[in-house]
Amino acid sequence: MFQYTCLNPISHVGLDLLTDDYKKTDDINAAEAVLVRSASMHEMDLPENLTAVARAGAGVNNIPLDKCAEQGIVVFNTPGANANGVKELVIAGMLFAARDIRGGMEWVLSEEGNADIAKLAEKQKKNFAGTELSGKKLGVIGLGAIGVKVANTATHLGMEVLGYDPYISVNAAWNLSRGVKHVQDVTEIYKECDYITVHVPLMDSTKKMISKEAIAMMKPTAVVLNFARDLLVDEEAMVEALKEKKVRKYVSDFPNPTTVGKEGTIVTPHIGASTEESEDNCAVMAVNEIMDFLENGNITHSVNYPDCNMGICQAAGRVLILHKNEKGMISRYTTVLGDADINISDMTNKSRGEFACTLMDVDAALTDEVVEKLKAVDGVLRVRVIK
Ligand SMILES: NC(=O)c1ccc[n+]([C@@H]2O[C@H](COP(=O)([O-])OP(=O)(O)OC[C@H]3O[C@@H](n4cnc5c(N)ncnc54)[C@H](O)[C@@H]3O)[C@@H](O)[C@H]2O)c1
Ligand SMILES: O=C(O)[C@H](O)COP(=O)(O)O
Repeated sequence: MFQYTCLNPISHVGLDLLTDDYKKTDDINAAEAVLVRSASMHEMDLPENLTAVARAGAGVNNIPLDKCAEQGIVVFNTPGANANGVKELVIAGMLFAARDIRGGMEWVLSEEGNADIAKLAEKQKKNFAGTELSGKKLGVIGLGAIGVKVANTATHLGMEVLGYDPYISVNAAWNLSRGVKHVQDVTEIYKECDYITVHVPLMDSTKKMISKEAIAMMKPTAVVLNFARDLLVDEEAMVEALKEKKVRKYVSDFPNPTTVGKEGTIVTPHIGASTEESEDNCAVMAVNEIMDFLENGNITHSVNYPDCNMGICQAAGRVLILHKNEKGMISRYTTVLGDADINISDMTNKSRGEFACTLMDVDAALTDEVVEKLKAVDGVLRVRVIK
């Protein structure tokens, strides 16, 4: 029986996949797996039992990835599972910035009960007029799951699209419309674009990447859209630029005291992924990742360990070892098995930065004594007997 806990509500479409071998607990200390959306885990003590965290979503800045890796806890996310939901809201964000849709709707509501509203509307509508997206230049910074979808859709809206991503994956490049111009220098986007949308993960290297200097390069008519994370943008500089009419609008999905209610801002309450479809997709992917990890030791879509997969175990036993990526590691734990007269019939070893994992299928079940010896190997962070 595996115990899991949810730190946020997770769609039942995913949770329903869990078999009778899984039990939900509210006691995190009893849980082997955590399912989470945006709840912050940075201040949490990570219990000894915990082996896996699945983020039902893309951004993992709410999870202490290195601390988890050090404790042999594998963190997963669900790449692309909510990308369409975000893409659709980005398009809505551009439309709300292009015309005063909200102002128009508020005016209509303010005239509730007025019998002459239809006539009055014809006089008032000039106040809510705007521009069209077609023919405008859109710059997409970060061409991952969301950025590619936004860029491709914008080409269908008649926009001229520039894309920037120095680390673009082969898969993303394959999916990108040929109509998108790949720029090597992001300042081209800052200087030329009417709409600029950012879709990169929040990391130390991307914090405030839309800096005061970047904002200063933008056209006074520019609209900046941020459906990624608020800390990616120097929002103090942005609010100042909006006030001085140096940019036109800032559309953000992350409410905070710096931006809410400020001139030129349009802020939504972090609802980019809050669609039935995205929530279901994320939950299904996260649950499948957790089940494959707990039952087979396989790692897919990890963000702090390498992916490692040996399918379903057909041998007498399987063990997963999470360890430091240091020289001599493999010989250290294979010696333990050799000394115990246990043959390794299949093995996969992968590394990622400072951390590595090894899956081994063995010809005999491991005794408690052998497991203890594996755990005692210098550099080993976690030993999980799968079978
Ligand atoms: N508003 C929401 O509800 C919502 C929903 C999903 C994701 N997000 C946010 O959006 C981010 C992106 O999501 P995704 O699914 O597209 O992720 P992704 O990992 O598929 O794509 C991120 C892309 O950013 C690129 N990148 C990294 N550093 C860069 C840099 N310095 N300059 C340019 N490109 C860079 C990467 O190469 C990658 O292609 C997430 O990390 C998350 O913070 C928000
Ligand atoms: O990074 C993400 O996937 C989004 O920000 C969605 O977050 P949420 O799952 O809390 O809506």
